[in-house]
Amino acid sequence: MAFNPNEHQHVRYNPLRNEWILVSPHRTLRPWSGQVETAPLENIPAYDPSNPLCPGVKRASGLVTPIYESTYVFTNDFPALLENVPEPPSSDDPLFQAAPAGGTCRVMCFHPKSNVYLPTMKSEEVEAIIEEWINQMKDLGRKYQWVQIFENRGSMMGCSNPHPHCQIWASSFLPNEPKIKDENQRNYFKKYGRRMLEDYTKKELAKRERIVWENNEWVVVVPYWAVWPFETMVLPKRQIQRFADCDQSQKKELALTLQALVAKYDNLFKCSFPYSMGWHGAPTGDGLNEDQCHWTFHGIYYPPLLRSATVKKFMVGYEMLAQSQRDLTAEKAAAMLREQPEQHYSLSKP
Ligand SMILES: O=C1CCN([C@@H]2O[C@H](COP(=O)(O)O)[C@@H](O)[C@H]2O)C(=O)N1
Repeated sequence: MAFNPNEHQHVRYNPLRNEWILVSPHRTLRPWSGQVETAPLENIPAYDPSNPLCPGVKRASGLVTPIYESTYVFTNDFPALLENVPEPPSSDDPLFQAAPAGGTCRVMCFHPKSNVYLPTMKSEEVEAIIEEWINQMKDLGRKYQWVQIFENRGSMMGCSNPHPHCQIWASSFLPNEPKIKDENQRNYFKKYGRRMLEDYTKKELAKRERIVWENNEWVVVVPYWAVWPFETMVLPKRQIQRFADCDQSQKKELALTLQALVAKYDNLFKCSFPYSMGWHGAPTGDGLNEDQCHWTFHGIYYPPLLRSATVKKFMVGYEMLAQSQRDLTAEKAAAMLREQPEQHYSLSKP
């Protein structure tokens, strides 16, 4: 019997992280008798006088959030990283190593209203988010080696506040994920003299098996090595190393790309699709003065939902003790998202 990637188990290699994932397509026929979570109710008011992310509301620090019209950024009152703190002593015991962790944490509100999503905003409003993301990367990137923009969307992702926002954590150290991606992109460049993600984007555009959305400047794929069922990557068609390298056309088209992607996500199961998303580009701080030609800026979406608004994938058992595993293939997930309309279901006429 000939191998069929849509039917037969196999492992796939992720060159960005230098790891493998087990794909078991035959399992999608498995009967489900497991957990079913209730779909989150979506009746968020435009304004909540008790929500500190809303204009005019007092925050835990005692500061009052201004009546902002577009985006608004403030230092997190409960930060995981603080500036100017004592440093741990160095240790020569290879088994007990600690190192300084300098940094700062910010919260960025996307919009003054609490009841809007990216796909229901005006595209100019999403462009304003992109502009502010770039401002934050430039501002924090002067001092810090890594600036991680991340959005946790939905209570399923531990988001404690329904107001559209993201967080930005800047650190004096290069965290594990970017360090792994830096090393693997560098090795690929040394070996082939080309950028890994530039080659990958060109090949995905040629193969056309995992494309979710594309426009002149960007392409969204479910990566060949995707772990989460509907995981996607946002890739530039024109090479850039960092967010700040985006030109006007790339910024404008990125806004439209994010609106289409989140609309497709939400249309899939008619819910506010939970996810954690973020951006990875060449390191900053001292990294601004180093050769980063192996890097390609890209976005990542990690959504937990499996087959409905209430069934999430758990990375447990075999996935914690052995390696990641998925049933739904990346190709099938891409097709399901590609087939979704790019207009958000809440905007379509009843
Ligand atoms: O008054 C406040 C409320 C919430 N916050 C911060 O806003 C963030 C809310 O975002 P999350 O729901 O993604 O955690 C959270 O990190 C919380 O610490 C403040 O800094 N001040």
